[in-house]
Amino acid sequence: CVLRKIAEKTPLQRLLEHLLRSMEKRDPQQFFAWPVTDNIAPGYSTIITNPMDFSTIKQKIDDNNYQCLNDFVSDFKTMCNNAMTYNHQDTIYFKTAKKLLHTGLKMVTPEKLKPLRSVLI
Ligand SMILES: COc1ccc(OC)c(-c2cc(C(C)=O)n3cccnc23)c1
Repeated sequence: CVLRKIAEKTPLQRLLEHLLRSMEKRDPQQFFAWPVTDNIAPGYSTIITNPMDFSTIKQKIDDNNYQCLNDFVSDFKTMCNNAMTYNHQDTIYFKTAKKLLHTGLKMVTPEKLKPLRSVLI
């Protein structure tokens, strides 16, 4: 039963996985799916001090690294703001990040979370 204990998800983990899946749907080109490398984005690691992407967020959920919703939202904001820092506003990356940030934050408003309570707990 030890293995079952490790695999079991907490209610918070189930909520965060649901939110992550919804956010990933807004990035069909998967620009935010993996860490941005200096190869595809010259100088990225010198400009962006706190890189973040969906795969890293997913790993943190699985490792039960998020103790509250706000810690998850904070990483999501960092991911979007990084793209709006490194990329000029006329790029697909900046535009996708701006829309992603806006829709993602709407998903975590109290009225959007309330109906989820019964479903996910
Ligand atoms: C064109 O195909 C890809 C594929 C994966 C990417 O990031 C994981 C990106 C990518 C993602 C980003 C971001 C998110 O800033 N980016 C910035 C400059 C150049 N490329 C990117 C682009």
